[in-house]
Amino acid sequence: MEIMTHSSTFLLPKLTGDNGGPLTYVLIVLNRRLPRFTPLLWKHAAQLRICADGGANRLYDELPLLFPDEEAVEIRRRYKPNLIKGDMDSIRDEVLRFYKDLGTEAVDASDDQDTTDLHKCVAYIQDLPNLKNQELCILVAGALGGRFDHEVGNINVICRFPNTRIILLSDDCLIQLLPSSCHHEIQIQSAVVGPHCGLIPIGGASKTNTTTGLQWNLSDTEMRFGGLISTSNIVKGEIVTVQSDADLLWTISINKKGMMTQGSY
Ligand SMILES: Nc1ncnc2c1ncn2[C@@H]1O[C@H](COP(=O)(O)OP(=O)(O)OP(=O)(O)O)[C@@H](O)[C@H]1O
Ligand SMILES: Cc1ncc(C[n+]2csc(CCO)c2C)c(N)n1
Repeated sequence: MEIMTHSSTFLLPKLTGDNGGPLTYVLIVLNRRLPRFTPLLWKHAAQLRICADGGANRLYDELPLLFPDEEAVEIRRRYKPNLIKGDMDSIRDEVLRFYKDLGTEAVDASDDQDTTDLHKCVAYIQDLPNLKNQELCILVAGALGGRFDHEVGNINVICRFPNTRIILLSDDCLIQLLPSSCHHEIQIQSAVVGPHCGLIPIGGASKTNTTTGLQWNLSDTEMRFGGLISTSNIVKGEIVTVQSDADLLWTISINKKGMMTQGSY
């Protein structure tokens, strides 16, 4: 079976040695407190930065707070999203006007009340012809914490797009899907992630799971909700491998101290 490699080099100032091949990063900003490292994600996602509806309020309100020595309006001009998409019931009028005046495209998708704003943004990215031949990795800032229905909705989006690399991020941790169609090799950038981690069967029982590189490895072990799932596990090596017959969520803590020593964004 094909091996899919993963890394967290997008949390480092330079993207060297990324999965053995270049990824094109895209950033989606959600309506939840911005992680402190959002400017780093912004830099890596040079081709496309999107705000999901009220995510634009977060960019407008919170990004200037990360640069206390600079004028807020200068920061807002420097961090101009390419697109704002969603049902537009959370973005404030002044914020929409500000970014539209700077040239940001705004797409009102209020006719669809069955999919979340994050879903709408991911579907939009998938349909972009100029990104079709690139290996994409969608970084989602502000995806965790706060309202549990939103968190689960965000996790459901990564399950609905199993063939797209999507990484949900908060200040504290990241979550991504490990599809069962591949074996997985996860490179651990221990300066910025770990050691706490988890492997969670999301779509039903997974009969057989085998891992290496963890303190509590699985060896042809079953996992299911209501039975064994792997939480509070610890990364032990530079590489974690995972094989499973079912899609799993991989989560790992983000090391705040490590992020702060990574230099300027
Ligand atoms: N507390 C939260 N935790 C995690 N993600 C969130 C949270 N709040 C919003 N989001 C994400 O940001 C996106 C945009 O948020 P926004 O508040 O604009 O959505 P919304 O559709 O207006 O929400 P609702 O109408 O349910 O309050 C959502 O689709 C969701 O993915
Ligand atoms: C069964 C069911 N539950 C909830 C909603 C509501 N809903 C889900 S996504 C969305 C858009 C949010 O921007 C809204 C309003 C629905 N349509 N169907």
